[in-house]
Amino acid sequence: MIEVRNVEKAFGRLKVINDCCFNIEKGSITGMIGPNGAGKSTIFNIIAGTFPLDSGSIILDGEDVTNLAANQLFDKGLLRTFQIAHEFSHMTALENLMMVPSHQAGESLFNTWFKPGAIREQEAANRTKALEVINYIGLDHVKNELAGNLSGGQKKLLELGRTMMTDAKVVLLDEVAAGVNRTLLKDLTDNILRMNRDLGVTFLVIEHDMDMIAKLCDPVIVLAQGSVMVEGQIEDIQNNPKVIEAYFGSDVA
Ligand SMILES: Nc1ncnc2c1ncn2[C@@H]1O[C@H](COP(=O)(O)OP(=O)(O)OP(=O)(O)O)[C@@H](O)[C@H]1O
Repeated sequence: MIEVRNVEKAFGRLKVINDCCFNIEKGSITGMIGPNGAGKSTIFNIIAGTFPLDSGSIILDGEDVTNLAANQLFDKGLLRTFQIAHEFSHMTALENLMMVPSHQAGESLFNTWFKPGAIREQEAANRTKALEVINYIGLDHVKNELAGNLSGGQKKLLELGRTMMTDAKVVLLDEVAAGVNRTLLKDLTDNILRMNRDLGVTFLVIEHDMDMIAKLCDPVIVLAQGSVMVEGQIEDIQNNPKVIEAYFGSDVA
């Protein structure tokens, strides 16, 4: 689904991504781990269209999407969540979901004047879809609550819900577990597994929570100093001396 080919990226004189190459298989939930400063967020932001790369390429479902902007990638079915949830705090949880679909009929002035019926129809369809999604992610009981009043974990669930409002092919999850309590974390994990199984969504998960990685991800890619150190199943990764050394230093390994 995604091919990262020989990507390089520097911030000023600091080379952060070095000849980085990996594939994310269609239908997989691929994890990405690595020590602090390994370049995980940087490569994530490059794939998501947030940072331009210096050289190399990104292929999405066979198409070269190198340096496309996030909104262009959104139209191609690639969505991301943010480490800090980006909710519209003065709108309800339900309205937050209804905001997502692109190319809404109501956004065009022409339609506002000449096709009010089309707008009403689309809004009704949006609302129905948003109600389905909010029920699916278990936030039905807070659907009319202002999103700003939701707990940190509920906001993360809402972020995930936003990715379900479109026909996402790939969802990039940026430390979705950070700040989420154990109960909601289980809901999040279950929802990701269901989206993968029922809707066929491919995931790339950047995460420090190893329990979550172990429950969700196969394969797991370990990034160190801006390139792939190893890739494999979590059990093999956790026992790999190179990985232990990268995390804890050579004394431990
Ligand atoms: N916008 C930026 N400008 C300058 N340097 C940056 C920028 N973003 C990241 N860096 C540097 O790039 C390196 C890799 O950072 P990155 O955030 O990608 O690592 P990470 O693996 O996600 O780390 P962590 O696990 O701590 O979040 C770090 O040395 C960081 O200081």
